[in-house]
Amino acid sequence: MHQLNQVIQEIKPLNENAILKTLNHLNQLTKPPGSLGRLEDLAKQISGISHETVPDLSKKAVVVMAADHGVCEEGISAFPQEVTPQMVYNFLNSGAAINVLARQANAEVFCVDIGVKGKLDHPNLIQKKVKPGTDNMAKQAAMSIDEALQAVLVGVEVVEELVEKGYKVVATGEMGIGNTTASAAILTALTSLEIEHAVGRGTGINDEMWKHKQNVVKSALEINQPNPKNALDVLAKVGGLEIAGLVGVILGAAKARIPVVIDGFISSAAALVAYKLCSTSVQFMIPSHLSQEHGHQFMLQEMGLTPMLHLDMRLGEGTGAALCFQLIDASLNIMSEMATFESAGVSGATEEEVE
Ligand SMILES: O=C(O)c1ccc[n+]([C@@H]2O[C@H](COP(=O)([O-])O)[C@@H](O)[C@H]2O)c1
Ligand SMILES: Cc1cc2nc[nH]c2cc1C
Repeated sequence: MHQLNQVIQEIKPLNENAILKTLNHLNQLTKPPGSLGRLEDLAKQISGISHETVPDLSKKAVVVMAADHGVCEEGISAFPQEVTPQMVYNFLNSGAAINVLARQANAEVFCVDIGVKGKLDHPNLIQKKVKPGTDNMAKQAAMSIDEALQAVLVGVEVVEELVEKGYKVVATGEMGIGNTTASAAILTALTSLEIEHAVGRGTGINDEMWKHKQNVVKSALEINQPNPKNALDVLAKVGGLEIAGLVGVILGAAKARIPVVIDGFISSAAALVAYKLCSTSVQFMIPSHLSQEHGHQFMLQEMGLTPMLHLDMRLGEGTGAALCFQLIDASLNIMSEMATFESAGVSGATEEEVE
């Protein structure tokens, strides 16, 4: 736990002075105060993170963590496990949805093999395999504590390398057939939400498979007895390697004081673990969208987060987060390009106590 504790100890709250400066600037712009809603909240949050009023966040990265899940042998997904490595090659060949949306947002995609079954080979693949997929959590722990910790530290390291290369904001993305089962198990273990609310349809299962998936999560929790007060224990017993990697990405971003844009259900399971390990980390999270996966809303509620977008998406990969990059750009452009009441010669509010 030593190295992870060090990371956690270096995570400090947002800079209140920078937030006040940004609020002051927003209130001088030619609009009724607060009228740009969540875009204004974003500007304040980003300045509290970066200590700057208008930071340059033009270098953006999407980190796609890929891994396999032993629990697939229970028949919990609509798709076969081979899709995980096949989609990894799709990311690396720029053909996936995340490649399209990242390109549109001027962001780069970094694909990490943190636990895919079988050997992958591609010059652009970041090879950080901790082990070739988790063990079947319906029968035993998905990972040992040591493996989970190792995977979290991979995420921290990936962010450190990106920060060194000048990236100023990261988005969480993932690929892993079976990972909505692991995410639902994490959600149930950490919040004691009823299993039928935590378990969703993932890639698109029918009613019969959905009931079966609930039973698999129930067995996994009964067999492993994860300790709800120990998020690392929950992550190891019923989580996934890509989820653990994203916990590291989130904590690493908070440590490096860069915003981390959280994608959908699986990314939010990682965010929930990060939050339980270090509640201050939530201040660095930007919740991009509300996934159609039913349990997602409960994860965000648990962390006090409200999603920016409602697009009925449920793809993962970082797709919702990449779209949210454009809202970050919008918010920073508002800060840097809008005229003030004074510069544009526009009269301010007549009553002093206008909100
Ligand atoms: O991010 C989401 O909200 C989301 C919701 C449902 C499915 N997914 C993606 O679908 C895969 C997991 O679905 P499943 O049914 O195999 O557990 C995995 O690769 C995820 O990226 C992602
Ligand atoms: C095709 C496909 C693409 C995905 N991307 C993220 N999860 C996925 C699951 C499937 C099945």
